[in-house]
Amino acid sequence: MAIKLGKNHYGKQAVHLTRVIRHPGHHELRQVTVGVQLSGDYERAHTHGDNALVLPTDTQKNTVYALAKEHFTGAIESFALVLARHFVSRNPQVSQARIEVVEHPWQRLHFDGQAHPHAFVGGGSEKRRAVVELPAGGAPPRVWAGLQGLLVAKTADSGFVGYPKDEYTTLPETTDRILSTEVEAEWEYTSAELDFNALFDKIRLGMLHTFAGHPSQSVQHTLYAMGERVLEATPEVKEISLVMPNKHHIPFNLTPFGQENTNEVFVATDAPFGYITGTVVRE
Ligand SMILES: O=c1[nH]c(=O)c2[nH]c(=O)[nH]c2[nH]1
Repeated sequence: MAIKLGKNHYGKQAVHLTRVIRHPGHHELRQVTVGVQLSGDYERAHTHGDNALVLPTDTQKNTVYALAKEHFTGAIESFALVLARHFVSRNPQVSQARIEVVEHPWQRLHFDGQAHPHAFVGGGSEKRRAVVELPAGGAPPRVWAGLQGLLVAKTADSGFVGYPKDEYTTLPETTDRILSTEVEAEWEYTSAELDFNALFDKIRLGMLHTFAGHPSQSVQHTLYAMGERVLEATPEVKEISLVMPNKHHIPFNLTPFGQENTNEVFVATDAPFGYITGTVVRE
């Protein structure tokens, strides 16, 4: 029986990096978690224990910190591109580098309308994410961007009716419910030469705008509208994938207490939850 090595990659995960950017009158505080994954000529490393081509993951980790001093001063996508180009150009055995950067935001503190020059508050659940895949041999990099942990809710313009009913159906139809989800989104850009910060802000705001304004017939309906809006407004985006768990808010029965619940008192349940995902693409 012939046996050989299948798909494989290796690298350093969870490289936690904090960078202070010192401007004359104020500082910026950036915190990211970086992952490096290399694929390439690693057959002999696995089959013979020959490490001649195995750039240590410890060196990969050090490289992230060393290149941060000069190159982590702007968008996380740009830093990921620098790291990917470094590993591919210096290591002929690497056929592809994949770099993932997740940013943990710090918000500048404000007092009496004044921005504090060097004090920050932690940014909550929302994180921004960038992924770069760079093949060796001169092909262009692929760049994905996204966000996770974006918690949103709306208290009107959401319903769920017209679904199939069978002997196990208990869910009442509603034309007025709370719609809440924690958005995870990832989109691919058409190029690596873009204003990533401006595009991220525009895409994020467009998704939020659509979430707020959309007359939602379901989470699926709103997910598609959000993706459609991004593709319509942003030619730089190839396609977008969204994950939108349904964070259920179930009206609480107040009739035993002689009260009518006019859609004002709910039980927020965290499990089980509806799990709605979809990719919106260009035809
Ligand atoms: O927006 C919704 N989509 C569903 O598929 C679904 N299923 C369900 O029970 N409630 C909902 N809500």
